[in-house]
Amino acid sequence: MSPKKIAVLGAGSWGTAMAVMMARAGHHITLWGHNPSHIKQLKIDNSNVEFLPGTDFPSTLSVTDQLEETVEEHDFLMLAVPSHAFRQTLLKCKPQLKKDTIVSWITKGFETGTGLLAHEIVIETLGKDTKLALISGPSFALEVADNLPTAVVVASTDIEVATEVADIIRNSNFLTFPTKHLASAEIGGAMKNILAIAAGISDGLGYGANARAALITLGLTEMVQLGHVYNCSESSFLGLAGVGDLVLTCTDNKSRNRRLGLQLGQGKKIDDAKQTIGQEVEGIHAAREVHAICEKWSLDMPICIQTYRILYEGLAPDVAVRYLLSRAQLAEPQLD
Ligand SMILES: NC(=O)C1=CN([C@@H]2O[C@H](COP(=O)(O)OP(=O)(O)OC[C@H]3O[C@@H](n4cnc5c(N)ncnc54)[C@H](O)[C@@H]3O)[C@@H](O)[C@H]2O)C=CC1
Ligand SMILES: O=C(CO)COP(=O)(O)O
Repeated sequence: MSPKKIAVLGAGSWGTAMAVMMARAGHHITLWGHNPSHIKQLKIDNSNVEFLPGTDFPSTLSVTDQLEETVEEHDFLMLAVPSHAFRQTLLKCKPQLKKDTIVSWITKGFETGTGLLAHEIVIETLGKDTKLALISGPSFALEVADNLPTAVVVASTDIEVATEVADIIRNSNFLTFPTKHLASAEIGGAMKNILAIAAGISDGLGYGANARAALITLGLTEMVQLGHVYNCSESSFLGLAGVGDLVLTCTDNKSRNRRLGLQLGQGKKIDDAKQTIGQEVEGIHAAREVHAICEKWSLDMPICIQTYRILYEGLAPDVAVRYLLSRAQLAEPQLD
């Protein structure tokens, strides 16, 4: 694949790791961040990014805090901002956006307050003819920055766009699989964050590997259940962006969502736990949105609901997890 000019919008750990990975592969990357002092620091330092220790910037990577000219100069955008900043970033890009610009994103979450999926926000703000794609799957920023093997899906309702994006960003350490199951990939990526908090809580309480495996299994059925609202097939959750990311974040302490849960299970207050992590914990927002969706559609998704109650209503973690594990009808997931 010949080198491309790609703009990564959002200079947190994930946007930075993806920018570094693609620049190493020979692409010309501009990394935009909204915080001028952070960008200034990156320009001076060129390495030792916060949360990605020891990551040097290749010469094909430049950083900027100028959004307008960045959007103007690129026909391939990759949004890496947290879900709460997704719509406002798109709106800021809109005036400079060219007709055929690829709008891709690596954000995982529902829109705060509306519960919309990211592709719904893209269509609402930029129109239904936008060339759009999501990149999602089990992919810790730290491991991508360390050049460790990673496999993700590139999802778009237009499989030609998914294939084009997958071909551009694929390299020997970053495997990409095009898929048309966009909504499933978005739901998987947002839901696993809530479920990782739940798994962390269980582990923080010392409930062990059996309980964790039960939560992961039952969590998958909740993903599938939510997917029914969006007409997603059950099998569309069995790939990298569904079960793959669910297993990763529920089992490894590089997950911030899991680490938040661990601390809650150990008795820490939520604000203290958030402060210790110091980065986005998308599952906190997603739990509120999924709770609202469950109320709207009368869905029975006990893990997500109990996690919401712990996060927002002060329910004691041990009461919640014991309740979950005691529910007779949860004894075996019914996926058919
Ligand atoms: N870190 C990871 O391993 C992965 C993260 N993700 C997703 O990527 C998204 C971003 O997460 P991280 O980079 O990890 O978070 P982070 O906490 O490392 O960084 C978030 C960044 O967003 C910036 N930001 C906050 N408000 C903003 C705004 N209004 N406009 C522009 N930028 C703003 C912050 O300054 C910060 O640099 C999340 O949706 C997350 O779920 C997805 C896969 C892997
Ligand atoms: O999405 C991720 C890995 O695929 C990162 O998970 P956390 O946000 O829980 O760290």
